[in-house]
Amino acid sequence: MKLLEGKTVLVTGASTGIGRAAAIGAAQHGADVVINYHSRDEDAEACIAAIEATGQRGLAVKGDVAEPDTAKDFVAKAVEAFGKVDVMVNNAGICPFHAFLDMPVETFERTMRVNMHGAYFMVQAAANQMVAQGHGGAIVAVSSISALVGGEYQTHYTPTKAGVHSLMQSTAIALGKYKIRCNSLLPGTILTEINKDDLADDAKRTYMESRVPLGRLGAPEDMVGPIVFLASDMAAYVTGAALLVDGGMFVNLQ
Ligand SMILES: NC(=O)C1=CN([C@@H]2O[C@H](COP(=O)(O)OP(=O)(O)OC[C@H]3O[C@@H](n4cnc5c(N)ncnc54)[C@H](O)[C@@H]3O)[C@@H](O)[C@H]2O)C=CC1
Ligand SMILES: C[C@H](O)[C@@H]1OC(=O)[C@H](O)[C@@H]1O
Repeated sequence: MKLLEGKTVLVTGASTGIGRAAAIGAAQHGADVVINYHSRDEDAEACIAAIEATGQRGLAVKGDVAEPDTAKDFVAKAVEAFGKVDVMVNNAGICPFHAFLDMPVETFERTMRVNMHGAYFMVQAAANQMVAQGHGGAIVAVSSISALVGGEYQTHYTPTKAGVHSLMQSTAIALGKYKIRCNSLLPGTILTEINKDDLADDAKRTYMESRVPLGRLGAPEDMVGPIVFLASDMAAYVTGAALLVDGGMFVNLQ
């Protein structure tokens, strides 16, 4: 069953990882897909090729989500190409692992700007377009298990992920009257570029795997079903919610 037939889906940070999988998954579910990407033209082109291989239309728009104008440009180009915006998946993010006591100001500020400010501007731009269209919409923000728990080398990152979920809770209220639903996805540890260096340490990777009752770390494709569900009419009465997709890591105290 195709859950996003006829919809236009926008995904940020979609040239790699979870965003890429979500973009291709949305196309497999019948959506035309517009992706935002930061710098790697070849990866973006490959993602568009994969989208088009499903028979759907795809468009890549380059831009740094930390810049407020990027969001307006992304939404405008999507409307110009495909006429409307039905779903925004706010996914772009960074997590440069660093100790707390000597956290460089630039690392802190960049992480805030990309993850938190970027989400705010993207959600706002998509919502304004959805309100103007007048037929509702769905916003899915990729937050994290890190919205619920801390990380020694993630003191700049975990607040952004809690913030993104909080943004979904407040926008669910602000946008409910326009039939726009806002929900968060909370992935556990998923094998992507964001943690490639961190998990190159065998001991760390083995420890992280041992925390997961389902016995393995996640793959980007594990996020597709939950994102498509939240974006689709199957979730018509779901808003302000958080969907934790972590193989059981969070509940594994002992
Ligand atoms: N991999 C994991 O274990 C988890 C990841 N997440 C979140 O998932 C999201 C996607 O990350 P992954 O797929 O894991 O890693 P990734 O590194 O493959 O994807 C992040 C994407 O965001 C893009 N990006 C970074 N800065 C950008 C900017 N300024 N403007 C536009 N795009 C930008 C990158 O180019 C990349 O394509 C992030 O928000 C991350 O915080 C959440 C929980 C766990
Ligand atoms: C980058 C981390 O490995 C990853 O991202 C998160 O949000 C979680 O903390 C994961 O472990």
